[in-house]
Amino acid sequence: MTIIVDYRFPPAINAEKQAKTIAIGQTAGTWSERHGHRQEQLQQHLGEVVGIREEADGYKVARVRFPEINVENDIASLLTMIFGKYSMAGAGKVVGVYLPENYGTKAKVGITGIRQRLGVYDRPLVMAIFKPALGLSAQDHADILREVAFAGLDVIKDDEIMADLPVAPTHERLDCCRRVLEEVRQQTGRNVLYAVNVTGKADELQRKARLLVKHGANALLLNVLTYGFSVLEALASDPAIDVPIFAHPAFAGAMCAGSDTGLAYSVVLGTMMAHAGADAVLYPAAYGSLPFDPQEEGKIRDILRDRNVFPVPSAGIRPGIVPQVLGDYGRNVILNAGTGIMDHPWGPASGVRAFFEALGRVEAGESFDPANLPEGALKQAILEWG
Ligand SMILES: CSCCC(=O)C(=O)COP(=O)(O)O
Repeated sequence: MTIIVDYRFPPAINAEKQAKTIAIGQTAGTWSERHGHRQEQLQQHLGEVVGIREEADGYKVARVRFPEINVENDIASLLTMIFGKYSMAGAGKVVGVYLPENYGTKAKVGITGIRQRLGVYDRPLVMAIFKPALGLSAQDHADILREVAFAGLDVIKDDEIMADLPVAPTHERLDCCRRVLEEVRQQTGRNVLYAVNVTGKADELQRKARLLVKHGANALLLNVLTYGFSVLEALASDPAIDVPIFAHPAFAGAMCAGSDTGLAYSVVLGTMMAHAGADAVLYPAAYGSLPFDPQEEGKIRDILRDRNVFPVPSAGIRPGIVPQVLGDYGRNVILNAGTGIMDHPWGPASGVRAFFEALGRVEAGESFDPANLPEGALKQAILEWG
């Protein structure tokens, strides 16, 4: 089995030379007469340049094939091989990684499992983020959750900035919110997922995750790129953690935003997340509040879905953009809004209702022109944010 990687180089760079440097430098490290007596041993580890194509803008994409025997079926050894030391070599960006189907860790719950747990099969899911991100007590979280959960919300997550802080310790947040989730289940028969942000040093984080699940957490949130892919892999392959893991993209820009350096967003937030065991992955939506390339967004969506991972386009999601999201994604998507729900002029419950009204109107093929909208939560949202 082999691993294929595409590297894109600007016109001023000798792509052929750099591709060879990668194929050797990132594998055996050297290939010269001096090591001739070990030729057979080394040969099986060497990468191979399998093609170079020029794009319309003069950039060249070099394809390098790597042997799978060089890596440990995980993301850390893979990244070290394909781009470790070379990432510091100057212009050159990883724009595609193609892995064997069974490489890495599979989502334990994924799209199908999340839908089963919620009992929702025929529509996009609606997700909220606790806001303000910091400053709320554990009881404040529960009070907000009561409002949005009874309004019909499917999933809520902590803000990624909310660590295990004295103002609202993680276990207290879970304790207070779990009671609300139970109330909602008893009164409506509906399940709502609460993705609790799990933080701490690697060993402590895993212990904490197990404890949270034991105490009733029905989903987890992980800042995968700041804590590391191996932390996600450890949680995803832990049988005691039988809840969906929502992967947050915080820090992705530090790896992906450079036009000629780093890795493409679709590699990090698509391929790597999907082979590290995430069940749902958040990433910026092109029509949201962060600048994002629609082509990269489309690639992420398709890569994730191919491995049963829920795409969660996020950041600046408002009820008014529901028609666009549904046009691009269809039903298998999670609509995730922080301020787009929490800052609704009539309060968070109306924020949730506005999303459901928007879904209903798209389903019925109805207009979003404020002049045609009935009085209600959606109209207020459109008047506020467009
Ligand atoms: C960059 S994708 C993650 C989005 C997120 O976690 C968030 O807090 C977005 O908040 P918003 O108010 O823009 O919905």
